[in-house]
Amino acid sequence: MDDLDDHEENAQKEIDECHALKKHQELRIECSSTESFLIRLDEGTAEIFGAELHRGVSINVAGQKLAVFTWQGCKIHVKGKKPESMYIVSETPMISYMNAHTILNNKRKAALDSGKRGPHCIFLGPTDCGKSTMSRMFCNWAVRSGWEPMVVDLDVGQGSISAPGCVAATPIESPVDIEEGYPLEMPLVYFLGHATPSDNPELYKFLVDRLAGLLQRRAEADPKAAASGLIINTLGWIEGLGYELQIHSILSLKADNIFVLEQDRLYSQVSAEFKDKKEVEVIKLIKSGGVVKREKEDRRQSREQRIHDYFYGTASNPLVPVTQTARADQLMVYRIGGGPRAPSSTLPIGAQSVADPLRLTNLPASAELSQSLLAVSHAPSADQILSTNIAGFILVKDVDAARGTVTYLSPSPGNLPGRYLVTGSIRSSLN
Ligand SMILES: Nc1ncnc2c1ncn2[C@@H]1O[C@H](COP(=O)(O)OP(=O)(O)OP(=O)(O)O)[C@@H](O)[C@H]1O
Repeated sequence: MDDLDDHEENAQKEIDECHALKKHQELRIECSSTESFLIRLDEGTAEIFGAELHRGVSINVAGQKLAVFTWQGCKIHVKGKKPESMYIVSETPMISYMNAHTILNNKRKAALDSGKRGPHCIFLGPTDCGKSTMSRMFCNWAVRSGWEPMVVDLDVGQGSISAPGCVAATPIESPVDIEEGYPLEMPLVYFLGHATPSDNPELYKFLVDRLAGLLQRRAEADPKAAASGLIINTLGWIEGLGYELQIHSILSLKADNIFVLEQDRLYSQVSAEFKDKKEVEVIKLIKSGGVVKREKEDRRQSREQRIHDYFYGTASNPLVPVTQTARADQLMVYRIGGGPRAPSSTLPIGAQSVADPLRLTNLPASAELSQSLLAVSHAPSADQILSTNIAGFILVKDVDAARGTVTYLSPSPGNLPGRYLVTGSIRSSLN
């Protein structure tokens, strides 16, 4: 009973306090998805995952786990609901991370001088080892040094650039906003449709290859973008087929600076894989003690939050989606994969017909689509859906079979930016 009382008292508690951090110290704060609080830099300099805090400006942090790090020392003011946990540490791997960043910057400079492409960095490691955080931090540091790297997110489970279920890339020209995350103006997005590539690994590889091809063309047209290079965040699936997919991504995106976090075994496996390729460097990085482990339910919630933010925006930048109704027979909904690869009559006796992972099937709009996230393709014709990136998403709210209508949530009113819709297995209970 005492524990419960303590817990309830904590849950109510408001804080309004100042923390003095010495050089190279980090204030780690973990708050649950329902909590939010304000952080303000009062003195000195500080950054959150590579993005500088501006003195006297409060930022609103909601449902995040983060670290305020200082290279010189600072005073930080924290105000709001008492976070689940808040503590200061002196030992962090930040200096080793900064050293790695300095080496990358030298490579970028050499690339620009010689008209070649800069480093293609990829972060590998199991789930919850800090890959997304490192990608963001290295991206922010690169931008602060004057580069314009392309961030690539291959982690379909979370989706830090777009909604979950996508492989995506976006150019970064200014530090990533602490409250908002990556900018959504110019992302290049391909829709896998599933929160894990195990649901369609062939399609995942196909889409990574498409993305790689487009990024290559962008780099060929822009020497600064080419020299700035890529920063690639990956899946936390590193065993068996997951490992194969990671190697495929490395080769497809021509990653040549492979950072391995946490696992010696993975480091040695990847080092052996590339031992004959002189141009590829495999570098081991220490995992930060601040990285927070998330349970399956936390991941599901964070996926749901990403979908919520796509339609409704964030506290600091709210959006107003619209609910629209269309005739079901006007919506061209397609599913990728699942159809037969070849008729069994054409296969040798005893052989199984394997489902074609890249087959497109036109689906009638049925109740099955309720609460499904549908990608709106830019494809000009149905046969180009696979190879075309997407414009955005709608969320199906209701399919009325009797009336033949579909009601959906859309980010903006009016016609959809494309005729063809792609469905997968991503659903949301969003209203
Ligand atoms: N130094 C730190 N202090 C506090 N929190 C941190 C720190 N570093 C990372 N985190 C938090 O830990 C959580 C997990 O980190 P991150 O998302 O980078 O891991 P990941 O390896 O990308 O995970 P996944 O493979 O599941 O996507 C995030 O909520 C992140 O904000």
